Amino acid sequence: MIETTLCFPLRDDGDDADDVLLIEKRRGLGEGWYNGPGGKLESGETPRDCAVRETREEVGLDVRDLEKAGELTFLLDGEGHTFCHVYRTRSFEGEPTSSEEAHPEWVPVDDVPYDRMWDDDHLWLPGVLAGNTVAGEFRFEGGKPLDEAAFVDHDLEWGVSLGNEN
Ligand SMILES: COc1nc(N)nc2c1ncn2[C@H]1C[C@H](O)[C@@H](COP(=O)(O)OP(=O)(O)OP(=O)(O)O)O1
Repeated sequence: MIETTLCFPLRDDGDDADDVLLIEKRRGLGEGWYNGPGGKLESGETPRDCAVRETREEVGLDVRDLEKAGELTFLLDGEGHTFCHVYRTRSFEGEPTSSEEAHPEWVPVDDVPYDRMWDDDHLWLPGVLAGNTVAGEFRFEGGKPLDEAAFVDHDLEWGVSLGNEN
């Protein structure tokens, strides 16, 4: 199973709702869709370090004090395909800038473009952005690549204890 991360930086927009930093992915899995910054763990790297590195590489933002918000398992045709550690943070330095991999955009949390994201995201991301924790399993069918397979069903558990060690 591929081990990956996603990081969702949040900022107070001075209004009622927060903004979340999303990327429009420019290459690789999920190309053309919105997501959080993130990617695959490198050898010897902790998930937290991976989320920090990927956010810096993809959008030039230095994130700190990551809070673990979710653990998601994506199955393809009954087999484990991707495990994803999800983080959120309100602590960061720098201004988001585009890279070859990603175009960043601050989006009000009430305006997240779920119709331009992975089919599972509308099920778990609103709760994560609202401060909840989640463990989820999402089943896809139809063969590789994952982003061309069909989302079939899922199980979710909210309010899980994830610890903060990884
Ligand atoms: C199946 O549903 C998914 N939903 C969401 N929101 N995100 C997903 C899903 N499946 C995978 N992902 C995320 C997890 C990772 O953050 C990325 C994978 O990106 P990629 O394969 O491009 O990883 P990188 O390390 O950035 O790629 P390079 O090898 O090109 O550096 O997608």
